Amino acid sequence: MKLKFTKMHGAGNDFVVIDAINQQVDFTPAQWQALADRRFGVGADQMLVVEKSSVPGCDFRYRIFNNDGGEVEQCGNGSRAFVKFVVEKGLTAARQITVETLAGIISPRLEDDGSVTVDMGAPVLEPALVPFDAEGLQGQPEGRETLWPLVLELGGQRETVQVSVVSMGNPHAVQVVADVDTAPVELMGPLIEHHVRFPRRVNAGFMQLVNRQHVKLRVFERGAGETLACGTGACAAAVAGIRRGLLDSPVRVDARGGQLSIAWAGEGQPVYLTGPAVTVFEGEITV
Ligand SMILES: N[C@H](CCC[C@H](N)C(=O)O)C(=O)O
Repeated sequence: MKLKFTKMHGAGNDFVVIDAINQQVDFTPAQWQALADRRFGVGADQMLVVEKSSVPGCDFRYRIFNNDGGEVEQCGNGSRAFVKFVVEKGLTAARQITVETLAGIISPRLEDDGSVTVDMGAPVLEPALVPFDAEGLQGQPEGRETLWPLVLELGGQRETVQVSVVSMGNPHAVQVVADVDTAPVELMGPLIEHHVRFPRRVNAGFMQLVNRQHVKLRVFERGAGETLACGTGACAAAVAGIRRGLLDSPVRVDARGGQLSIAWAGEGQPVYLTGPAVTVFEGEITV
């Protein structure tokens, strides 16, 4: 089967985007896995599949696959690429759309300057719903946040890191580090991703505070490894920092691949993610 795709990125987090409205995309699970194992043929962090939604009032549905083949609930950078894709492909005449995802409905808007703002919905902060197993753990309160101790086996040594746990529809564990450039992301990222206290694994964020409205962030993503940017990771990091009393909204988030902006008015309120969306090239893959 030949499939047309568009290669896109949001702040360096890169995607293969597939129009499954005008193309027949009915892979077997083995075919999906084979495609993901080849990093979708051209090298990408995730694959985004664009479909019609059956939810009343929803323009589209989009499915997100990490490059380990797993389908996940949400993708912040992907949602920005998504809206640019459907506008550029003439799949909609609107500039703001409602999109059904496994995590619920999101509403990205393509701005006149080409950036995209996405209402990512309200963060989920109850540990058990992230999901995070806090059973028997003594959390350390800080502001409105609780820091949870994670014991990691690093080269035969036991090291305990203090993380905030936040869901943006997908799970995140965020820690503050002194310097993102020297943080042990490659070593610690997989240990946190697969930590037993995260039953659905987790995206591991490493955040350096520059000032109360500016952070640097690296994310070792669940099912993808470290990416140049993680949109939901930027949302989770800003929410955790605001709840800890360390940050004030809006927060500038410098990822290795570009700059994102996060605005959040507090518990129960939606998180707004703003950032770039770039179309790189069109291609065709054979599955
Ligand atoms: N690896 C993430 C999915 C992609 C999220 C990231 N690319 C973003 O921009 O939010 C997860 O397994 O939850």
